[in-house]
Amino acid sequence: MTHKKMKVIKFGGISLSNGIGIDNAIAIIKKKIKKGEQIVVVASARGNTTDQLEQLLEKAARGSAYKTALENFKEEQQQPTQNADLSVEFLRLENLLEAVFLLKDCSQKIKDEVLAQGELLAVKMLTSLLESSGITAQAIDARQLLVTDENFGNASPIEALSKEKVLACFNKIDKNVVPVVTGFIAANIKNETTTLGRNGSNYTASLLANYLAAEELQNYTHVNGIYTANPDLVKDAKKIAQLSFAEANEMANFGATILHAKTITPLLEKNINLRILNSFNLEDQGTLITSESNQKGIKSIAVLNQVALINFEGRGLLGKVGVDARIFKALSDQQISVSIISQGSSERGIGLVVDAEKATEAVLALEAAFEMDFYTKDVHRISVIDDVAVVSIIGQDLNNFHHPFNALIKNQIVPLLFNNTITGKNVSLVIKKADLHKAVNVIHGQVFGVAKKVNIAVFGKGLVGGTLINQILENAKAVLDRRKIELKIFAIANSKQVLVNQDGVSKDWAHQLENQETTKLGVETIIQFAKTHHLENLIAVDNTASADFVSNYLPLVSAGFDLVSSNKIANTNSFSFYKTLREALKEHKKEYLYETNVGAGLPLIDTIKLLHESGENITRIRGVFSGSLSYLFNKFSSADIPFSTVLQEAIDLGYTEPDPREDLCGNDVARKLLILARELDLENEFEDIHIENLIPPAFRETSSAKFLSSLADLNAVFTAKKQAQKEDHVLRYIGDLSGDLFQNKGHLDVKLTSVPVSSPLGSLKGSDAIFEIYTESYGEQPIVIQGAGAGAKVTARGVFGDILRLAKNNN
Ligand SMILES: NC(=O)C1=CN([C@@H]2O[C@H](COP(=O)(O)OP(=O)(O)OC[C@H]3O[C@@H](n4cnc5c(N)ncnc54)[C@H](OP(=O)(O)O)[C@@H]3O)[C@@H](O)[C@H]2O)C=CC1
Ligand SMILES: N[C@@H](CC=O)C(=O)O
Repeated sequence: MTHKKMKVIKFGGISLSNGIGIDNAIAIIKKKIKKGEQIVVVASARGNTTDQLEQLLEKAARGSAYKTALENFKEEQQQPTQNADLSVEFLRLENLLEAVFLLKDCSQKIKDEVLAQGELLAVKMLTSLLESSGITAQAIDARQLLVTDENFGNASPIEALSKEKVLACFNKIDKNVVPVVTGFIAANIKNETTTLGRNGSNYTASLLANYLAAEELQNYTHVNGIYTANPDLVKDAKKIAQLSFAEANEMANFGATILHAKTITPLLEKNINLRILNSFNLEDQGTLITSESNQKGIKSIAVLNQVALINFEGRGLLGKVGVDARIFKALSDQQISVSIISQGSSERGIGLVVDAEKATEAVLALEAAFEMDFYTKDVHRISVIDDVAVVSIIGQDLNNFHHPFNALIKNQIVPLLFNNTITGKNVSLVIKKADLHKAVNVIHGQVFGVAKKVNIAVFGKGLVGGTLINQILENAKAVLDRRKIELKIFAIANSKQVLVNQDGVSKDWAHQLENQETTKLGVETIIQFAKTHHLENLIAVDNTASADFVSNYLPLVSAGFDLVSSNKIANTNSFSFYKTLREALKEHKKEYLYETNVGAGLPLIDTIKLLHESGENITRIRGVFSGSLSYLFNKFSSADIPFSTVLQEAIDLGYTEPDPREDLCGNDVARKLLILARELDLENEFEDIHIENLIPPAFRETSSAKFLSSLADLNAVFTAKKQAQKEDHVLRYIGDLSGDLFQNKGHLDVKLTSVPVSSPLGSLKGSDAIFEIYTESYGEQPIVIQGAGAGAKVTARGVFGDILRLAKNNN
């Protein structure tokens, strides 16, 4: 057989399993032969044969009945054809298991012999099927080819001997014969069966490709190739079309099992391309690994999750020579490998990542090695932090590391330790295992610039909330396309029900919510749901008018939610609550936006904030703050129309508060005034505000329903007020914030006034609000912000704006 332009084709276990797996494998080989390709096939044990053999062995070693399981195993192996003669392997298995059963003991040497039968059975079956389909094939037992040391279970090949045997064998094979070689297994010099450890079949294929100077190694698996992250963890993970050997090597080190470092090295040596392909998806081009990479930047996020972090602490370690050497000596004596080490500059603490199953052993070894140092108190503790995982960002340099790092912190994931390689462009983070799923998604969203998921919980689905939900659903695609932000409403709650969906609610949300069970535990349910489903970039939106709901803000913030509210209560509660909320936001690195609290969709709060923070001295803010009361008095003043008729219109147009008495009594304007005052760092309380209540005393104590049914009774009072004005004057309900704003309290007034119709306030129309902002620099000429001051649509747009601002901030 000549080796020029020869390809090694390796099939993984799942690609050889009964049914479509083995059928496709045969079809792939047939196609290659038809095209005139020269190939060598390497086969793993089929399906989950290796696991089944391990279980049989365990049963036998325990002295449990295993024979029925063995018969089932044989029956399965004999599929899909009886033509394959598997009797030698079956007999060998029977004898081996019987011996183990009698001895109740099983050495690694026996285990290698038992497991080897899996690969031997696979090549016999494959060869028989190829022969039946007209292809001349030869089963080759790799124990005749690969010579290893005696390290049973994880043997290393003796390169020169193995190469010699491989070449001798293949030189004798006719070029029209397809060699089908067992993966994973080899033999030592005494001809005893050994195995090549984890990824052994891939290693066999790489070694053969190297020895035979193959053109390419095609590794057929059940996945389309190497992904930017494990698709089981990250739905958006993308297949990587091409990788360099160097990058593949980094991935191999960080847990990409298909790319184990030992399988890369033989290919790297001879510059042999490696293609990872999916035998179940023949259209896919897979991932090609060559000496060159066609893309720059981050390639993948890899995870190691069977690990533990050892925390080695000692006050007396500073400047002590040889501590690390002693640590590594103690661990290597126990065959314990350290995958990550990080040492503080003060040398008081060293973090080491080791295999989870070796953690206790590692601590015992270190305690023994540092026994004297415990007495001298140079070392005071060696502990294990279990339940950790390592996330490695392969291709990440420190230049841009702040993006994923900040995103993690924003999502309340604080790495326990991090570590980078100087030349390899990798950063590894040790995190709590509970955070793993979320962390990988957060990092993936950041570093691959794929859509960043923002998970929104909407509380309150009335006029504003309902409009907002529909606006988000209608615009989500545009936001995704333009901003690469995927907005998902994962929860909607009103006062009685909760609707949750981790993939985001659909347009049918209202109907679905109605059909939910009534629950009293809305917020806790939603916090728990977000946790259980590892949802990242969380935003809670309060579109209620509820004072009670505000008590949920602190738990939401500490559970990692940013906040947005159209509800004004949180900002107008006691000043101490106001401060506590801000402290909690700061502590948890969360934000709270509430642009719609004053002036609905108008950009008022942002403007005031900017002016104030830039040092501009704001001396007064005055205006018509209420959209509903603007509408009411604009229309009532200019037309001969009963007060009650206009009020009902304002209610019907959605301008008023859920309870319109909140507008009429002045509370709503007072709240807005207080919110602005607090933006200026004033510490006023609600009680400090002078409010002119427009509800006549007789109507103040009645129920909302009774009030609404007797609006006409208000007409006389307001007609009298209208008639008592000077000529060309109109009624306006205004808010006025003044006083020495450098003191910590301002003067806040809310009152009904009569202003000339030609004045800026007098010429207001519709539901417009107007805010005059007086500052030292602008003097007598105020900055004026005017526009729709109420209405579900404009308010929902404003809330949507806050959500987008948060979503972008998190970038
Ligand atoms: N209309 C406007 O122009 C503007 C309004 N706003 C503010 O918008 C907010 C919403 O107003 P609007 O939409 O008109 O009010 P609605 O009365 O129409 O809706 C309120 C919603 O909140 C729900 N709710 C009440 N309590 C709770 C609770 N404890 N937990 C969960 N949900 C609750 C209600 O549920 P249920 O139906 O079960 O009671 C309802 O779905 C108010 O705070 C208002 O001040 C701000 C700026 C402008
Ligand atoms: N009822 C309020 C709505 C906005 O906050 C108003 O009329 O301004």
